[in-house]
Amino acid sequence: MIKIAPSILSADFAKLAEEVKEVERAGADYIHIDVMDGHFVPNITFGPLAVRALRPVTELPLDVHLMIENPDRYIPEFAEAGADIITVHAEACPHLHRTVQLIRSHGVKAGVVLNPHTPPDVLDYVIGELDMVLIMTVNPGFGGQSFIREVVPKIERTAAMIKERGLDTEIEVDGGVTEDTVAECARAGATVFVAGSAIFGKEDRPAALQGIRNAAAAALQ
Ligand SMILES: O=C(CO)[C@@H](O)[C@H](O)COP(=O)(O)O
Ligand SMILES: [Fe+2]
Repeated sequence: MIKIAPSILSADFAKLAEEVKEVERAGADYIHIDVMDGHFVPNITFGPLAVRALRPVTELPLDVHLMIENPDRYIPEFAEAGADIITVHAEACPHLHRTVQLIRSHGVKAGVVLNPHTPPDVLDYVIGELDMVLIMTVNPGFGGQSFIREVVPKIERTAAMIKERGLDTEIEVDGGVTEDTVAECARAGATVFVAGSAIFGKEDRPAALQGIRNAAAAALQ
């Protein structure tokens, strides 16, 4: 099953609620919220208050991508604010297993994010605890960057690891996902596709969303 997760990083922040509702009507599966702290990544975006404000706006799961140092410090607040999925960067978590347990202890789905240079081997002893692996196909921090094609084999390796162990962990891909790049990600085994500029940067968001979904579906036939 193909899921599309529009990233509100590329939405109009002055009318976020309307933007979220528009992509929900257009058939989005998750709302992807990029949390950046100005330390782990050079940009600053949303905090738990934004998640809390968006919670009543949509029935879709809120997929909260934490690009922050010391995520353990804030996970309880994001969980209480209404996050349904929280993903943390392996590179920001010296005690990754403990951080994953912390997310789960709040009844929230847990995911681990890998930067483009990070091998999937870091998942080896934690993957059984995960609902999602998020593979970055750009270096995190900004929307609208170009897809890093060299990362595609990592999607394949992660999909093989999940299959070998009989797990049903979702593989999400984030960064530079467009109608043109989604096919190779889908063929490699990803099922959840984050798209920011390729949806919110377009005049006709429903058509953009559907175009990405169709391209992913076509690649699997
Ligand atoms: O996490 C990030 C960026 O760090 C993403 O979720 C971006 O928001 C994706 O934007 P596009 O590359 O799709 O424009
Ligand atoms: Fe993201």
